[in-house]
Amino acid sequence: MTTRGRFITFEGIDGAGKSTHIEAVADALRAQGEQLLLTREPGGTPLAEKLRELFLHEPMDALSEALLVFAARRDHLVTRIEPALAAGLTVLCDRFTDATFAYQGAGRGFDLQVLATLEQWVQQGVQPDLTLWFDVPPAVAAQRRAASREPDRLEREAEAFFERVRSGYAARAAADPGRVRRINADADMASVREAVLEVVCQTVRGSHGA
Ligand SMILES: Nc1ncnc2c1ncn2[C@@H]1O[C@H](COP(=O)(O)OP(=O)(O)O)[C@@H](O)[C@H]1O
Ligand SMILES: Cc1cn([C@H]2C[C@H](O)[C@@H](COP(=O)(O)OP(=O)(O)O)O2)c(=O)[nH]c1=O
Repeated sequence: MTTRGRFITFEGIDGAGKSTHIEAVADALRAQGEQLLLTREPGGTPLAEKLRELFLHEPMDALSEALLVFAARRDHLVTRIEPALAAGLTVLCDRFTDATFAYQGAGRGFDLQVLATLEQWVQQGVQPDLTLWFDVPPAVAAQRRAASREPDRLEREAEAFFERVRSGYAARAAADPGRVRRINADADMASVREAVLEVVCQTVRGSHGA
């Protein structure tokens, strides 16, 4: 019988360094012979990528944001993540439901109980095995974004919004310390990479019973 794969998510405010380090983790795990699904949210399937485009560029209220990301998540979970885990793959996902609690919940002030209900409906108890929270002050993340890309709809939000989002991540980490590991992302690339690889390798080795 195939052992179920590990589900690892990468979280943090925009510009924290998630996308950079998910690639580094993927390279390191592939070099160890791991089979991977590297994916992202919102997105990861043809339908969810269409919803992502709407989400990132069309103005909408917080409930519409929450419904869109959970609709995208449902499709992603059922058609890609669950089959990959069942086949024994390690799934690396750039953002998942913690982002909804942080951005729509803490950032927009949307009702956390409603988000928890949607989480239960959509995920039916499925949760990541490990979440890496790239924690960085919003001013540092803003500098990194300004140096690297044009902002999308959410990235144009003020620093106070990202302060709230950061506190939303802190609350999720405090509520589930066994799953969420804080990475100090306000450090040079090499130190962040080392910290990330150490945590991920522990989890993947653990899943092989080593
Ligand atoms: N630890 C770091 N120190 C300095 N710059 C970084 C660090 N991590 C990432 N960056 C740079 O910051 C920018 C945003 O990183 P990115 O990985 O796209 O962030 P995110 O996916 O979290 O939005 C990129 O140009 C990246 O090279
Ligand atoms: C998954 C998810 C993302 N988001 C936001 C966070 C980001 O601003 C945006 C897209 O995330 P991301 O893919 O990290 O964007 P980029 O590749 O440009 O860094 O969507 C939510 O607001 N709620 C969610 O549930």
